[in-house]
Amino acid sequence: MRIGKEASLPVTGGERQLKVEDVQEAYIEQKDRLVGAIDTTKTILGELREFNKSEWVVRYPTLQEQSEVDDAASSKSKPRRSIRRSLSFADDPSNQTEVVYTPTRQGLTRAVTLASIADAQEDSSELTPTEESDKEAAEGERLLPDKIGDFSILRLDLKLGPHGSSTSPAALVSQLEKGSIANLLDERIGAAVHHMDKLRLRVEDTSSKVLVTGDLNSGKSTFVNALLRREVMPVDQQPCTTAFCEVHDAAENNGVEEIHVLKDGVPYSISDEATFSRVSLTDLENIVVDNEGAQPVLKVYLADSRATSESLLSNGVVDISLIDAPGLNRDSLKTTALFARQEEIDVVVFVVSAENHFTLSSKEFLWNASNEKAYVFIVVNKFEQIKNKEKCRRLVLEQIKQLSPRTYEDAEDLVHFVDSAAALRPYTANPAFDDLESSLRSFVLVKRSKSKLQPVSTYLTNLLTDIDLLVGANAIVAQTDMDRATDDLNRAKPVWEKMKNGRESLEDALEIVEEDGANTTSNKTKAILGAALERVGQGQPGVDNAISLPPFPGFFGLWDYARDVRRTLLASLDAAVKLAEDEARITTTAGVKKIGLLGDQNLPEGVERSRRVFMPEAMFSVRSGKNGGLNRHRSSSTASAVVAGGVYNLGIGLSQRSDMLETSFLDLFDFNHHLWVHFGDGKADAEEDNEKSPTAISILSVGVGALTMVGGKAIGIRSLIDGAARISELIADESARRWAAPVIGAVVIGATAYFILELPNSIPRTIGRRIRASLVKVEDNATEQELFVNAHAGRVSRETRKVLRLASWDLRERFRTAMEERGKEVRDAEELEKQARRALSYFHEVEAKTGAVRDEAGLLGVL
Ligand SMILES: Nc1nc2c(ncn2[C@@H]2O[C@H](COP(=O)(O)OP(=O)(O)OP(=O)(O)O)[C@@H](O)[C@H]2O)c(=O)[nH]1
Repeated sequence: MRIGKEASLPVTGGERQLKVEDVQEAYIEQKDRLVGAIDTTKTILGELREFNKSEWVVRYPTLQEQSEVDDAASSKSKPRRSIRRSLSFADDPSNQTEVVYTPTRQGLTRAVTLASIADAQEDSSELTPTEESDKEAAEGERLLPDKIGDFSILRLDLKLGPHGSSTSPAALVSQLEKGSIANLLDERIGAAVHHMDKLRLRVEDTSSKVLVTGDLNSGKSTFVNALLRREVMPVDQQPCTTAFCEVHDAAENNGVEEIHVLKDGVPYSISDEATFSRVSLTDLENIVVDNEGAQPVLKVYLADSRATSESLLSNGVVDISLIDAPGLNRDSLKTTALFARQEEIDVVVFVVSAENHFTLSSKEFLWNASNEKAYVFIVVNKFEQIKNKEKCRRLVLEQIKQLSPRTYEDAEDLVHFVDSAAALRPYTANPAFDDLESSLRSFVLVKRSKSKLQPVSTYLTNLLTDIDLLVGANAIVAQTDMDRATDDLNRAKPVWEKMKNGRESLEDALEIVEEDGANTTSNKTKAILGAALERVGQGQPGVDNAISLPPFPGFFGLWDYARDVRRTLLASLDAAVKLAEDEARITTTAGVKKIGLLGDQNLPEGVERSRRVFMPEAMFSVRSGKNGGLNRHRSSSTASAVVAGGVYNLGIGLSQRSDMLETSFLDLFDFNHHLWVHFGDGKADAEEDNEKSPTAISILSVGVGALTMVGGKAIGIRSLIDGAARISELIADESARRWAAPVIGAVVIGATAYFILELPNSIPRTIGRRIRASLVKVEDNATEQELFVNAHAGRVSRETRKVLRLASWDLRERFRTAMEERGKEVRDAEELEKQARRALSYFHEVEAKTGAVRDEAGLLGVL
């Protein structure tokens, strides 16, 4: 059942009694509902605060009217039945979203939907707006024209500190952060919870105060006595009441009838003796009458002998206390007016004498009181003595119409013409006064609903509406976040997974590129240098291009010739090394390109590719060491054994090495070799390098060689013959010696002639062979390790590997970083999605809860 204005509709007799009971019942019912609603709302707010702290920073929305241009545009294109607002948040005022505000149930609830969604729904339903919904929207617009988008209870006073002088809300809040707004909101919610506690106490409080006031001598005390059916308050023909007498049921004072005189300025507490002084009931008259100028406040505790259904003080629902105030005159008007304005005064009963009607003071009081309390209960007393009752009634009502129009409207209920003195007479029926009593009880209850329950209803309604707006707007944020998170996930997750799956194959591919590059370079170097060495071994330049042997200068330039040949052959080997390095550069470039390609294939879009530019020419160059000197350590391990390292291009190649350039006698004549080649069994190769184990014949050839030394270093022919004779002496056999000497001589001379003729061909070969021999070494385990070739192959392929490794390391790092970033993106998006999903369902839950509270508390009808 609803408690509304209609509850106080004029009814008479038995009907009225029924009405009073209905009102009582409805009051209790409504009170219980509201207490329940307060508790549930407190729980909702408590959870919201917790949620704000631990799960989701609740954003503070503002809804603003859209600019007129927008409105005009949208209304032209399509008739809207909903109210459009732009939604923004206090921490981000510039970011506005168009939303549709849908007032439902007479504007008491507010739903906020994204305009795009609302439009889609409107379009898809293809329903023409019904009259009903048009009306509803119009109603909402009318009901909350200025309030839309504004909070009433959870409103934040978003002002900046002492320097914040700007009054524009956007300017004020733009500096506020999300977190600090959430804190402000938390404080505001805390205050709302605190206020609800107070409201709850107030609703639960069953006491209600009725202030009886009126002109001097109008019969107020008599009226109070009549209500109590007991002559308690002193009555006199001349003005006597100078105190505010608050009459309570003695039950409140443990059944003891007595008077508590309140101490001025000390808040009264029945349980604290220090706040009042106790006076006997019989002394009431003295206290009330003898107060020179002062207007003390008394608590008069009276035992009401009447049944609860009749008693006004103790009626089972509300503990009514009657306050008999001093009569109004210039002095007391102010005090009484103040008293009447007190919050706990639910009803003002104004007693006016039928004889005098309203005096100036009473008019003034009534005018003010009716403005504040709207309804005033008026008792026109001493009515019995009036002769022309109708005229009196008409005149009084006319005056009331002027003074308190709303009271006049309900005059039948609120204006009573009685005689209090007559009501006090025992055993006399007084239906007019009974009617007054019934009306007063009903009025007190209805007024109580208004004064106690209504503020709670209003507060709760506003608060729930605020919560709806808050969670509605936050649900939009959560939905937006969720959509964004889903988008992010859809975008980042496949990329991340592709990277995760592709990581190993990328590793393998990089390994292969590295390995292939190094192997190819190594093989190519070996091939080039092997071939070059082979050619040099045969006395030809190691490479074709540009290098050719010097012309043979003739027999006398033999020594210089040998040196030039040696230099040329060595230079050709240097050129071969350079060729191998160039080849390596090409191979490395291809490898680097392949790695770049792998990067393109494996790195996700938007990831910066390597900015390193590979410079092939920088390969094999010598970097400056810390001291600015040449960094030779790289080649130091092999440099001593063979010519190697990265210093060749700077001119310290084979052809520059003094040890390699030294021309020796053996460069000219390598008898040992020649003998084997030309006179041996043709297996020269096996032995050709074995210079260090001279045989008898080689010794012989040295001797013979000595004979042919020419070019400034010649040995005399005598010595030659001596040598021959010495050799022949070696042969012990006398007879043999006899024929051997000429034979040997002939052979030596023939051979010498042959060698001399062959010199232009044999010198390069000899030198080449010697060079080759010096660069090739046979290890103990019989594996021929061509140090020159292998060392270069190793060095060149190492360099290639180094470059490729650097490039692939770079790619790996980029891949790893990008993968980590994508992984983080995915994790973040998943977390955001989870959080937003939880928040969204929480906000919807809150919306459902506020709806339930509203329904259960019957808040919709209370206005
Ligand atoms: N005939 C008649 N006399 C009444 C009625 N009510 C009060 N009186 C008389 O009017 C006089 C004043 O009555 P009170 O009850 O003292 O009036 P009051 O308004 O309380 O006076 P103050 O408090 O002093 O202003 C007394 O002599 C009462 O007997 C009534 O209903 N009928």
